[in-house]
Amino acid sequence: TTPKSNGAPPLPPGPRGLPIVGYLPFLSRDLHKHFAKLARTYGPIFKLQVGSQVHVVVNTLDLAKTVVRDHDKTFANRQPSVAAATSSYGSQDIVWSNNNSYWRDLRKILVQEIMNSKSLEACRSFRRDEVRKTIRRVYDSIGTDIDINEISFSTEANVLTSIIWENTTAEGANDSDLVAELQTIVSEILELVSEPNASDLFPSLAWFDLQGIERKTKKKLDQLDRIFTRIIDDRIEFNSKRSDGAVVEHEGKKDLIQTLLDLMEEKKATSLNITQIKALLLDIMFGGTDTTATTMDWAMAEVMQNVKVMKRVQEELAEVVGLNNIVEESHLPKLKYLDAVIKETFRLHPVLPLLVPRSPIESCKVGGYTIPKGCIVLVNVWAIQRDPQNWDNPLEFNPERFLADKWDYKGNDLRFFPFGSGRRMCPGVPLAEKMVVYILASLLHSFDWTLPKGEKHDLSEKFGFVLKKSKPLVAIPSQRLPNVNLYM
Ligand code: HEM
Repeated sequence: TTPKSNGAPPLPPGPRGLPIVGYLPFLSRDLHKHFAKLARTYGPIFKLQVGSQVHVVVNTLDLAKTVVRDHDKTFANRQPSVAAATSSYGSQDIVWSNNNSYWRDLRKILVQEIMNSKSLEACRSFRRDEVRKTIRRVYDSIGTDIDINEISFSTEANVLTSIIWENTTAEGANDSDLVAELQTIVSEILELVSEPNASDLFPSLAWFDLQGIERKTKKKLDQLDRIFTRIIDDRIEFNSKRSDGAVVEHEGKKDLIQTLLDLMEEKKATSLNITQIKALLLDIMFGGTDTTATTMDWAMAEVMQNVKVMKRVQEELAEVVGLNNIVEESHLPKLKYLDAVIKETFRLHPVLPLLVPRSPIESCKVGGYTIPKGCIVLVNVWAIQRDPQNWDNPLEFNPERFLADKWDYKGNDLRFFPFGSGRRMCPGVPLAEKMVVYILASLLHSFDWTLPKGEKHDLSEKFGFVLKKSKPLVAIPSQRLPNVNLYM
């Protein structure tokens, strides 16, 4: 890396790859760990030339701060892979859109219609109904294997679908078959998005779609699209049959489909069309379900492995909620220890270990190096949250560190930013936080949990866009509360 003739600092150092393929043959599957290892050789910021694409990886708090806070605006574009772009109607969603007025408008709709406190309050009963349904379902399966990821996914997916199309007239639109179908498609698309794809590394080859990833992703998107189309068409038809022009509301609020159709009609939102509405629905289903379920998986696994933590969580629940009561949302702010347990889970197991890649709109200086315009910047939040510079005994699961009130999910203190930071940070935090705390509190209050016979505690990871447990947690519930009516 020699200095450039125009006096700009050099590109970051990095391992040498082979000509043409670049570093590709040397990349291991566990990229987040591999990157932490490379940082020990090349320093905290390094470059990987993979195919024709330059990737820059930042691995320390200070460098992350330069990217996501100090130069937030410069690094506010995305650089979607072929699969990511295909799965989002050509980057027409929030996650993969570049930083522009369309992205801002769409993000604003999500925040205003779902994530502000009034909207969240209006759908409180959805959360309550779904969590109670889950408790009943687990109760009916007492003594048998429960897949924590699966029940968390369906709880969250049911809440989200209620928010999106609660008042739909489609026969059984909220039925469990549909949620199961969504779950399968979402997981399959995420697998495709996580797979290394030659088309991304050699754009000149993209046309050939050598691994068929683009074709497979398109097929999955078509399946999702058919579900969305049916729901939207049903609504339009239902509205057209109402002579008074009124729309159905839930606790004084329209559901999201209705809100979006109305915005489209009023042309308030810049050129919102049906495809863009679907892209927003996609973000909600993708953004909310697998992330929440994966967090639950990690949290339960950590708590079950740490007997003292489990004991303390259940003591707190007995004190705040009481053994003759079930968990309600009003209890959640008082569950300080449980909140610390969840934050510690997010620290050790950030669901998106490299966030969502950012890309600079112009060349920019970071850590004394030039980050070239249009490259792919990966922020290794996984490594930063385990960095001994930032945390004592970083590998130990110790919720005590989060008992001080100062910690939140806003990404202001970059020792801890599992939802990202800056203008592209996760807009779903208010709902995600509520759901994770509520589901975990309910499962741990209503049941005691053990591992199936012969199973060992296992916290190994499987790298992907979403960092999952290599084997989803299966656990066996037993009744904890004395009164059976609390499960009905
Ligand atoms: C445990 C749950 C969740 C976790 C850990 C999580 C994490 C993240 C992270 C790390 C990012 C990237 C931030 C960055 O690039 O700096 C992100 C972006 C995003 N998340 Fe979440 N998220 C969760 C739940 C949700 C929910 C419930 C929704 C919506 C219903 C959502 C919607 C989005 C969207 C739309 C983006 C893209 C934002 C943009 O590019 O402007 N997420 N999330």
